[in-house]
Amino acid sequence: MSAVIEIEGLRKTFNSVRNGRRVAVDGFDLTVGAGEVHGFLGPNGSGKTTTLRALLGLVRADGGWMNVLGAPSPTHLSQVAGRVGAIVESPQFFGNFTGYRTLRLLALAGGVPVSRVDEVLEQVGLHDRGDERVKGYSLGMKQRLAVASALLKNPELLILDEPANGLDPAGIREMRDLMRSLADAGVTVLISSHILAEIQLICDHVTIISRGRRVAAGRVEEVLAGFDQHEFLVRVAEPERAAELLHAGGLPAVAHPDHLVVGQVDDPTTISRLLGEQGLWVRELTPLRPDLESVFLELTGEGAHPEVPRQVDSGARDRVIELDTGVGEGRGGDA
Ligand SMILES: Nc1ncnc2c1ncn2[C@@H]1O[C@H](COP(=O)(O)OP(=O)(O)OP(=O)(O)O)[C@@H](O)[C@H]1O
Repeated sequence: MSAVIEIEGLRKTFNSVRNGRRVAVDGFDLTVGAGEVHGFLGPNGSGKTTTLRALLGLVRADGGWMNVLGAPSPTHLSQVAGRVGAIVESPQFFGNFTGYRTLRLLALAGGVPVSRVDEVLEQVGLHDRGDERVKGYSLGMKQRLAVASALLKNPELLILDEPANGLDPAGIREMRDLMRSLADAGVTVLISSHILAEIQLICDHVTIISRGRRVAAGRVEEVLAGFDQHEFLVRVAEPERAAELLHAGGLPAVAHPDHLVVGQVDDPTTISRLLGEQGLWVRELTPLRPDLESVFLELTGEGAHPEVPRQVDSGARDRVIELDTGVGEGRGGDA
């Protein structure tokens, strides 16, 4: 699959009199393949927005190499800008304008046929509400209007910074359905977010950033599999005794009042056999799979070493390639 976005060794430091020197992005790599719905995950302040702004030429990088739809960015971004839709800074809309009028103005300003307005309203599920004023829209509807504005030029690549931010569960569901339908229509989507459960549902690929560095990348299930401890929850009478028996059989087990957790299980029938042989009958045997939230916390939270984030890239580059395009050379930052 060809790459739609490639970032290698991106670096950006902000210098300001007030806050001093702040390394926002520190040799970061990202690859997004065509047709992916790619989640760009990281805690607050980890460098997501700075990365997207650098990619789109909104802030100058200090070093690194970036490519969008085959064009080096930012130097040749203008060649492909018409094929990229992006919402990186929250767009402000006139509350007194209707959704339709808002998009019509944007279409006219962008040289897009006005006939596209109805199409994108339909695409984001706002067709029935296009004649209502924006100030009456819910936050979710405003977010969808923002996505509609980015879709006007029928982009091949859509970049959204925190599209689910501030949405209630229903709004997040709507956003999720919208992203899926865009992917089905062949649009490559890059979504930055810290809403892990949703990313797990929406995205097929993920890149996790921590302190300006990539700490994981790959298909969601591959990244999760890297953290699979092959653990099983076991319900059985006498969990303490069961844990001892399993230990003796070579399986690490931790007893809880009404169950035990057994690790390093390659074949779960071993558990029922070891316990059954001693007259302990297993009532429940459930695999415990890691979710993105626990992986994310381990990689970016207290579980991760603060200086050397654990790297679990699957099939991705495992080294940070320091290339310098000369972009932003000799300047002190944008703060
Ligand atoms: N214009 C700026 N001037 C100074 N520091 C900045 C500027 N923009 C970002 N930073 C700093 O760079 C770091 C990364 O910020 P960034 O906004 O890229 O993170 P983020 O992952 O998008 O966070 P969030 O999820 O909170 O938006 C932070 O420490 C932030 O304070």
